[in-house]
Amino acid sequence: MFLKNIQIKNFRNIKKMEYNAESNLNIFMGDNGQGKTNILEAIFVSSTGKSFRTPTDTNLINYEESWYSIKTKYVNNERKINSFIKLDQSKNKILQINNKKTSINNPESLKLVLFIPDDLDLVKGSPLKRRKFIDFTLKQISQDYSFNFDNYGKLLRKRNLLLKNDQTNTKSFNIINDLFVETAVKLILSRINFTSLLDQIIKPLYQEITNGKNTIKIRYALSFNIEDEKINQNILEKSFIENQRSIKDKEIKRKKSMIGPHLDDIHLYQDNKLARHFASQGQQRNIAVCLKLAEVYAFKKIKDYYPVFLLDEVLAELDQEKRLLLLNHLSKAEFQSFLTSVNSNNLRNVEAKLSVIKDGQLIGKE
Ligand SMILES: Nc1ncnc2c1ncn2[C@@H]1O[C@H](COP(=O)(O)OP(=O)(O)OP(=O)(O)O)[C@@H](O)[C@H]1O
Repeated sequence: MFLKNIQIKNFRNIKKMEYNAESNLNIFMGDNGQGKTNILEAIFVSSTGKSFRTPTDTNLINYEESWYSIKTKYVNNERKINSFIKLDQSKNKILQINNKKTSINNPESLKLVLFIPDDLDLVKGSPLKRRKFIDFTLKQISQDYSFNFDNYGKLLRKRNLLLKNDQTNTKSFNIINDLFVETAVKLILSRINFTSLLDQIIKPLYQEITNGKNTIKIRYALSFNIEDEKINQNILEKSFIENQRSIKDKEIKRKKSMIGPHLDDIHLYQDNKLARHFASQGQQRNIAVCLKLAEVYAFKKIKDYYPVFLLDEVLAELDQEKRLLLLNHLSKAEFQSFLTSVNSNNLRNVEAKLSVIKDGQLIGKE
């Protein structure tokens, strides 16, 4: 997918902006607080209907106005698509794709991979961060996954409520638990497949970024024991149920579900050692960069088209060599990227469309 044009009105500190994008690397430069991230946020909102920075939609409306709107034009395999989103102060949100009312899960919506400074902690951060990382992409890739994911959340809440109310010997607990196991297994299988795809893709990327000095490995880590080496739906379901039985008393005592995809993790190994314990801070950040790039390539492998890659101020945390490697990779890539940066030192010789942002306005090339 390639974003061609975006028109932003009354969004954060951007009163009115139109940007025509290049199909490779687009860079927004400027001092702190000028509106660089706001542009990426507008692209994100146009695609997902929500922000990655605030749960409160009305925060996005410019302080002096009562509504915002974002129009985009993008292409997917020659197909021209347009989107429109508008929000007013009473939280009325209009979403349109190709001039027709739509919901956020539209398969034709602009697909994205987002990389923000917080993601640099993917390796050492909590398992929740790593689960969110793969869930975000899997939800965009598959409507089934998205449906199962939401369903699992509901079943987990219901199951926990029954555990809390000591109702594990009831018929409804059994019904909920059967559905819970079935949905859990579906999610786990999708995540295992995606993790093994990431594992294949990240290997050469990490070799490139470390000049072949270090190796990387990614494995899906289940929250329960599994005896068999080979994993398939039956084996997973059988092990899940056996494990549930063996921890039944514990679950009743603690009043919560203690195994399932909501507690799984993704383990990253550098040179066969768990990266979060053994890799340096810088190496952990390099792994995070490669993970995000791998996410873009894995998306393409599954869907046969690339998502748009948004990178918000991630260069600052990388060393000079890695910064240039990443910039060169992006400028030569087959996919489109949008990157923000305060510091323009590294950007001079990079093949990209460079724009300077000041007070929420594009003031053109530096
Ligand atoms: N609803 C709003 N209405 C008007 N201005 C807003 C609104 N929300 C945030 N801002 C302003 O937007 C600016 C922040 O923009 P943004 O986060 O895009 O900055 P940035 O250029 O990415 O900066 P940095 O380099 O510091 O990350 C701030 O000046 C903030 O006051």
